[in-house]
Formats: sequence, structure tokens, C-alpha cells
Amino acid sequence: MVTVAVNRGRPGGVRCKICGLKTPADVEAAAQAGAGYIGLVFFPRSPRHLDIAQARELALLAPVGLAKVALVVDADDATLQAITDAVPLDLLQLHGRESPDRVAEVKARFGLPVMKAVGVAEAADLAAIADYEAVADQILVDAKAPKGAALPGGNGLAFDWRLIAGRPWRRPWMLAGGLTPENVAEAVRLTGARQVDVSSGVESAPGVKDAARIAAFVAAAQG
Ligand SMILES: O=C(O)c1ccccc1NCC(=O)[C@H](O)[C@H](O)COP(=O)(O)O
Repeated sequence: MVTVAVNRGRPGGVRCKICGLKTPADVEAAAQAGAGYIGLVFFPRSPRHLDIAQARELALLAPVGLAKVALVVDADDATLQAITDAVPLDLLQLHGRESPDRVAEVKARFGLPVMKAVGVAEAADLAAIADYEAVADQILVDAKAPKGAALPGGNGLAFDWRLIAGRPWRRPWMLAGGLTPENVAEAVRLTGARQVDVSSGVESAPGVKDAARIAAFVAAAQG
């Protein structure tokens, strides 16, 4: 049996989500580092994609206090039903073009809190956040994927953090996009984020997490 110890991180510190985990060792690394969330990606084109059995295995390893997030992209009800029936989850991350109505529908139908990803490249993109704040439990403020990108997220690209410095949003929110152990402290300082999300920045290759970088990321985010 694999047992995973949890380090609860610094009380009151910045809460970190490590996204795109693929192995039990990744879960162990996130827990040991003191992450608050792990992200399980359901997107077949992604190097981080998991099938439902793999995701269930990882979710069952997560210790109490490490929240399990399913990342889906424009998933239909049948897909969401299959995922939520099999995988113990704390949050659904909607990372596609889901409308505010669809976000509200998913939240009501599946009985889980929902985090909606909003892509930001310029100031005008921030207007969408108000629409989603009315229906989502959390907002993921992420870099907008470039036109023609193979993935709608997880591209390791940052946006200009000054665009969101001092923004008073109503909902809990998480900063994402191109964060690394090297830049996360500056991103937190500039934006005031209390939650941060990383995938590419803690990998040694696409889909391959690096335990030392996960530990360094959480330590740097939490100051
Ligand atoms: O990670 C993926 O492969 C992925 C696929 C489809 C939609 C979203 C995806 N990832 C999103 C994330 O991992 C994060 O929420 C966020 O975008 C940060 O990614 P990164 O810039 O790589 O740190």
C-alpha cells in the first residue's frame, strides 16, 4: 500500500495548486511540499491526460487537506457523470469555453464547487471575470492560450501581472500561467494572489513532474 504524508504548509500562507499530476510519486511530492490542491487533467490531447481509473487511483492517495481538482474542457454531462461517479473530488475546474449558464448548470447538476478558468492577455479580457463571479465558486485567472495552441492551458506562458494588481474580486481566485519557482514570489507580490496554480513550471518535460521543483515552488510561493 502506498501512503502519502501531508505537510500542511505555512498556516495562512499562499495556497498552491499543482496541476497535471500523473503518478503516485507526484501526489506524494505535492503533499510533502505543502500544496493545497492537486489537479487531475481530463483532456486526451494533453501530455497530462489521465483516464478515469488512473485519476481515481491518484485521488484516493491524496491525504485529507489536499483538495482534488478535476480539470475538464467543455465536457458534456455524460463525461462529467463518469468522472464524478468514480473519482473522489473537491472541485471541478472548467477550462474550456463554458458559458456562465453552463457553469451554473454544472455546479447544480454535479453538486461540487466549480472553478472557472478565464484567459487573460489584455485588460479587456478581465471583463469576463465579473460574469463568472456570479456563478462560479472560484476563478482561475490564467494566461490566454495563443491562437492555434494545441492546449487551452498548461502552456507555461505568463500574462502581464500588472493588469490585475490590486483588483478587488468578490470570489476566491487563483493566479496561473507561466508560474515557476523562480518567479512565483514576484507574481504574488505584484498581484496580491493568495492562491497560485502551476503545471509546466514544475516539470522536467511535458507531463513529467519534478519533485524538487514542486517543493521549491511551494516554498517560494509561501515566502
Ligand atoms: O495542463 C494541461 O495539459 C491542460 C490541458 C487543457 C486545459 C488546461 C490545461 N492545463 C491548465 C493548467 O495546468 C493550469 O491550470 C494553468 O493553465 C497553468 O499552466 P502552466 O502555465 O503550465 O503553469
